[in-house]
Amino acid sequence: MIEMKNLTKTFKDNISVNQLSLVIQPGVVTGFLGPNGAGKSTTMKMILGLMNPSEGSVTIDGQTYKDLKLPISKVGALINGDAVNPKLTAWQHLEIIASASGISKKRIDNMLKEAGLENVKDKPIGTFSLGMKQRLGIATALLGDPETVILDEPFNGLDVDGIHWLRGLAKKLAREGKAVLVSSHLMSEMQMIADRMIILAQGKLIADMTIDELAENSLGSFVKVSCEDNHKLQRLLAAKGAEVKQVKKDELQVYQLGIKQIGLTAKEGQLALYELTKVQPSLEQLFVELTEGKADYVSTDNLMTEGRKT
Ligand SMILES: Nc1ncnc2c1ncn2[C@@H]1O[C@H](COP(=O)(O)OP(=O)(O)OP(=O)(O)O)[C@@H](O)[C@H]1O
Repeated sequence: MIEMKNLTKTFKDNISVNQLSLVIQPGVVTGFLGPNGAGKSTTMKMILGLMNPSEGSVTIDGQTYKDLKLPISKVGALINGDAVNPKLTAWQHLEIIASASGISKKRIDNMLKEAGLENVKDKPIGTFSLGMKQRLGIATALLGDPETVILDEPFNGLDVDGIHWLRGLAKKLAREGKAVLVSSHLMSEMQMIADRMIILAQGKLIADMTIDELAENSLGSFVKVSCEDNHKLQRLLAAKGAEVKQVKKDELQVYQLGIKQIGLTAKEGQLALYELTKVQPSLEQLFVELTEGKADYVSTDNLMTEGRKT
């Protein structure tokens, strides 16, 4: 379990992480989302003791990273920009870490197999594709069978097979009871693997909830309704405080009123319903809604891709 209390990082007069108080629970995959420059990597680096907080604290199972007795068995991380010697083979790279921590050679073999690298284990890492390097980085993070797993943008460079593998792996680790924290720009991936979402913008926490809760709280959630007399239903719903839009001739969009209340209102008006469907926004829409105006970098078409600085 990772616990942050008022965690803050300031670079000169730029507050990169601003008073974050969070708990990353074991047994779940937690998605860590935010536009470019939101403070995700800085937060992860503070968890791992690679940067000191300017204020506040972060602990792993109650201890700061530097106080952990055997860090490799407590926390494993893939952090972008990790330095790896390109002349070493995958096996040699893992062997150096394993021998320093008393990890068996069998475990190295198992991790190389798990990461789909057993056929290239004797090749220099310098010849690896980005996807193969990511797989090796993930194998390295998991070498000590850590209770907490931190993966910064792990989907970068992975092909379809790799994405599928990582999706299954993250879920498996959570099922084993590990705390899994994954940052990504790929909203669709997060939607598929994360049980819970933490969204940052400009270093501040703007959401910490499940995807369903996010959708429930979204301004973009509505109920699509169609009945035998849409005009009449529109009047009845408006009288109950709902905002009702007629977007198509035979379709109403109802905001601020739930399915049950809409159904009962139609019944009261003796109207036969033809359609009553809850429509929830995609994670992309939610993300834009939540971070609107808070991105350091905003692309011309959407927030997920790197663009010009605003
Ligand atoms: N060593 C540093 N010195 C000065 N500023 C820094 C440093 N590291 C990060 N920052 C700044 O802190 C802010 C947060 O950066 P960070 O890399 O944590 O964001 P991020 O959410 O991981 O973004 P991205 O998705 O683009 O990697 C940015 O404004 C960045 O310029």
